[in-house]
Amino acid sequence: MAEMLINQTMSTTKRTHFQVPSLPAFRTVNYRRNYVKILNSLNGSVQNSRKLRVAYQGAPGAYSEFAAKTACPESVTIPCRAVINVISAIETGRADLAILAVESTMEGTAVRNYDLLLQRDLCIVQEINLFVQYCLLAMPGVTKSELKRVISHPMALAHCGRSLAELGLDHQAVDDTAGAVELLLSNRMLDTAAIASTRAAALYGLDVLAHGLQDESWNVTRFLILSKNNPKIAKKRKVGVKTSMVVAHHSGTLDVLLKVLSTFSSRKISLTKLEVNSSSNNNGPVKVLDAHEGGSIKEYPCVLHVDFEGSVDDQKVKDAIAELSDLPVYVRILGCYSADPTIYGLQ
Ligand SMILES: O=C(O)C(=O)C[C@]1(C(=O)O)C=C[C@@H](O)C=C1
Repeated sequence: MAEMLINQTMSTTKRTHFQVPSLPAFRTVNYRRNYVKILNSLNGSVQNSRKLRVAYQGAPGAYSEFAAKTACPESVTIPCRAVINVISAIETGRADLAILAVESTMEGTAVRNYDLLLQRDLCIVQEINLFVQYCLLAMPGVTKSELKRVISHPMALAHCGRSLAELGLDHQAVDDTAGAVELLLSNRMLDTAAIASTRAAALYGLDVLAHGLQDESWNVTRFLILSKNNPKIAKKRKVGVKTSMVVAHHSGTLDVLLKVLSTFSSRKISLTKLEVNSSSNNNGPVKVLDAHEGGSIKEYPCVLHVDFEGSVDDQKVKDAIAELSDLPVYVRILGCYSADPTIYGLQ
């Protein structure tokens, strides 16, 4: 019965807009400076407004919204039901930027989100790492002993596997952590708890029954901020810049892998990510938009995700990319942006 209600409500509930409480002070000026750069670089397309609109997946109070507000301090955030709606928001001009969670220290790469990035003509303009702490939230006055189930975003449920087993409660995935809270509230669910942040608890007026539910205390989610245009904001900078690229190929993954390693190591370019994304772990060929050829989608059995320190304007990076092209590969730069060395705490 409760399960039916969850499914039904998730498909019919309209997002209610609550007042977002003020956010904690930002610890560095870094994001503000980058934000201004992004704003200036997009200025032509941002009409009549000095505030960028950032689309995120979830309801107000979701971790993605907090990450967007942290990275783009003066932005207006736009809640979207699903990741695909986040992408459409930016493609249709309803948003200037989009934020996507792409990996976490506990679960690794969010392959489906990365796949979307490969299929669209978007570029990464900023990354942000957020230290994620989960809480158990329930309707005011409800105690742990009254609970029968827990609902949350699938990633949050995965991050809290051990705590959930200890609680001995059923669990069910919903669209996002704040959406789970919204669901409890709008249906007055007294036997169900949500896993979400203390910020979501404050926003919706729910009780926090437990803190720090994640199985590892060091739980960081990496988010990417995407733009439709290609502002290459960080390109000219010499330090603190990262580049993300994808190397798509039809065969010889080992050869490509070795070539990437030797090409980058011989030039002392540090790799920050090197991951194989193949059709075997992805149930089908990996689709990559070929921006060079009129934007057609090509299918590859395998792609490598390569992130490295440096800008595409650095001569040694240019040389490394040129050398990679000795192999029959398609190289696409996904973005060149300021690296985020900071871990923010969400209390
Ligand atoms: O559900 C949310 O609050 C989100 O922002 C989504 C999301 C994710 O996509 O991984 C973001 C960060 C946390 O790791 C849990 C969930």
